[in-house]
Amino acid sequence: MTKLAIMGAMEEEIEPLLSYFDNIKITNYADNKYYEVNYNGLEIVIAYSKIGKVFASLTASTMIQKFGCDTLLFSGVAGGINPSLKIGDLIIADKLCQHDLDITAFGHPNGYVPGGKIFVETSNELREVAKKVAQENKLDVFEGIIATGDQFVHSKERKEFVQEKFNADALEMEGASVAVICDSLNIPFFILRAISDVADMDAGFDFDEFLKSSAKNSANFLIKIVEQL
Ligand SMILES: Nc1ncnc2c(CN3C[C@H](CSc4cnccn4)[C@@H](O)C3)c[nH]c12
Repeated sequence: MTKLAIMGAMEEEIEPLLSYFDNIKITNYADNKYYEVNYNGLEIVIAYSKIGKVFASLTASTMIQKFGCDTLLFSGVAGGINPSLKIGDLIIADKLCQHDLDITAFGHPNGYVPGGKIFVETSNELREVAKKVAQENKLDVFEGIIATGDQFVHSKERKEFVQEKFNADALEMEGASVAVICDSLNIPFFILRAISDVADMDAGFDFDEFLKSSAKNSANFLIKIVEQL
């Protein structure tokens, strides 16, 4: 019996998902709230981690190790890097990396530490479900590399660094940490984002304007995927 974790980072990323459910049981744990629902014969645990890699790691680990989830889906927004990604567009991650992980002083590549790997791949099976759902719903979904770092990127320089070092198509602040947790605990996972800005000098303004609508784009697509699980 699948027990599904649905995660976001911000309340605005999860609120559109919670509105699909009733009979929600709330558990307070480790300075956070975990929402449990039953939907379509699935047990689902929903939470937003709060912003950044550390909070996202805590929430992903809690959903798996305390709540017993065996599959994890992430829904949220991201900054676009690939010029073909416009605000509102959907991207699913093939693999993720940490653009701010840096021990290059010791000759290691950006994003690498001993015992780790630069890129963590998402579940191919879950990506295939998502692409089938996208096709059935005539939705355009971009597949690419997502880079994660503990900073809101709002400069051409940092955006170009992330693109050059990792060939990343989008960036955010939680996905790669969720990826490391799920990969280490052998839990299939899927990272879905909708573009809220393009990580340039206007990113802050665009983010404020498009967070809600882009978060809804991502949530609406995620629910369609959940219905196929
Ligand atoms: N350009 C970008 N760089 C890095 N990350 C992103 C994202 C994805 N999310 C949104 C949010 C921004 S910080 C935040 C936002 N609002 C209030 C407080 N913190 C953080 O959870 C990462 C969208 N655009 C990004």
